[in-house]
Amino acid sequence: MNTQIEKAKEGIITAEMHIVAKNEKVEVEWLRNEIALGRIVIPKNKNHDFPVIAIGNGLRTKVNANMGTSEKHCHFDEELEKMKVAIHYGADAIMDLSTGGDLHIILQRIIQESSVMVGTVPIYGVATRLLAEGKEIKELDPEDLFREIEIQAKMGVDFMTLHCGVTKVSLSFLENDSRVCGIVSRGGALLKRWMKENGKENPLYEQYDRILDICKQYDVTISLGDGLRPGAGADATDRAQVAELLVLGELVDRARDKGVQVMVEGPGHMPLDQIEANMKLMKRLCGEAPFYVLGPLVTDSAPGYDHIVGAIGGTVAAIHGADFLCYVTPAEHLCLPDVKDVKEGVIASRIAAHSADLVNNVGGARDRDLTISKARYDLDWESMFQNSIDPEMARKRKMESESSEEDHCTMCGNLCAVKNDKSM
Ligand SMILES: C[C@H]1O[C@@H](n2cnc3c(N)ncnc32)[C@H](O)[C@@H]1O
Ligand SMILES: Cc1ncc(COP(=O)(O)O)c(N)n1
Ligand code: MET
Ligand code: SF4
Ligand SMILES: [Zn+2]
Repeated sequence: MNTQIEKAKEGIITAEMHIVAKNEKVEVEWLRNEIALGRIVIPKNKNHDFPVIAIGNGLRTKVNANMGTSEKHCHFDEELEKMKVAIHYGADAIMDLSTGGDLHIILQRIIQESSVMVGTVPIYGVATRLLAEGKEIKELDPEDLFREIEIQAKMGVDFMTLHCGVTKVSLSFLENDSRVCGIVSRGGALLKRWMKENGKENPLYEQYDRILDICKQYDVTISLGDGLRPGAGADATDRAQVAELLVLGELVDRARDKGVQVMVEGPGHMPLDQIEANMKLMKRLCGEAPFYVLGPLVTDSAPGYDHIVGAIGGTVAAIHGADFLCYVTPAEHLCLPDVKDVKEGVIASRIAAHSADLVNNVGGARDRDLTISKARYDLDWESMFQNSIDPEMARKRKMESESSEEDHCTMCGNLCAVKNDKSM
């Protein structure tokens, strides 16, 4: 037995389960049962050592930060710096989405240096090498894809996005239900092109059992990718998105039956009033699997501020069932994020996650808010700083003001409401 879900099903409580139960303040036997049922995952490759974090039902909402080189901007040190900054500001996971330079070298360094779980999208590496050799997507050999999955599993990748739900059937729904923005998923668009040009089914779907065998060996958590997610508010909850979700639901069952941990990825661009229904539909169709959302982005009209757009959507999503928020940075839709964008993206997502945790009453969120609320009324600035989501920012703003040494702040000066209220 290799995987957390296999052990959980056998009634075994692993060291990792003990750590998670302690950190999340939940009962370990309850946690084991949730893992056995697949409602919670502990993404941790057998070849990667780091302090484990779990994702799913009844736990604190987790945050992922994407990074990685691109063809047009490729500096390893900068990506490693982004990784450190993301973790420093509280990311629970990072994804290396590199598509420039020697991908295995950068991934190896990221795995070595990351103190949080590491995710990848293996098809990116295969496609990057193909294009570098001057070949067409049509020429992608499915065997290279399975080889890449195996290499990355051996290297210690903890979770992998695999777009297994882009099938002939799910794609067919795009034909009569046209979209404003087509396919915006990189993996989804690659697979659609390969399938159309070769007239073949998606190998990640057709040979899903091979993926399961590899993931089981190393306890890699599968993150079933949303290759047909809507890329415009107007495309949200269309037939293709829902058709893909139906496929993903079946693949969740097959992973669990084989003892492989699995989560499901979701949208995407989506008006605020559709988010609740989408979360409930996903949870129902996918056997309550942990749900990993990108955003959702509640308007298409704010490039430059998409971290705010994503945090609004992410809060509502997490209130209604999303377990894992993939950050969106101010660079989204414009350019590769820089180090500052990474910080802003992580902070925005953590605010969203914490706001939802307050509603859901998980992860000690309410205690934290109560502590900072009391500190605010006590004009206890040090405690306010320390309990902030971004303590450095809170301290800097107060300390750089004219009232740095005073109990009130420059907003009201001696008209400080708290001081006047208390001195009565
Ligand atoms: C699916 C999500 O992944 C993000 N994304 C894709 N590649 C990278 C990268 N190299 N660095 C950071 N984010 C990336 C996109 O911004 C999209 O939102
Ligand atoms: C939540 C989430 N969804 C999707 C992807 C993959 O990106 P893509 O589908 O564009 O290849 C991702 N990295 N994270
Ligand atoms: C067309 S831009 C690619 C990423 C996009 N923001 C998305 O939701 O999928
Ligand atoms: S516009 Fe930019 S972010 Fe959007 S799919 Fe194209 S390259 Fe990626
Ligand atoms: Zn987008």
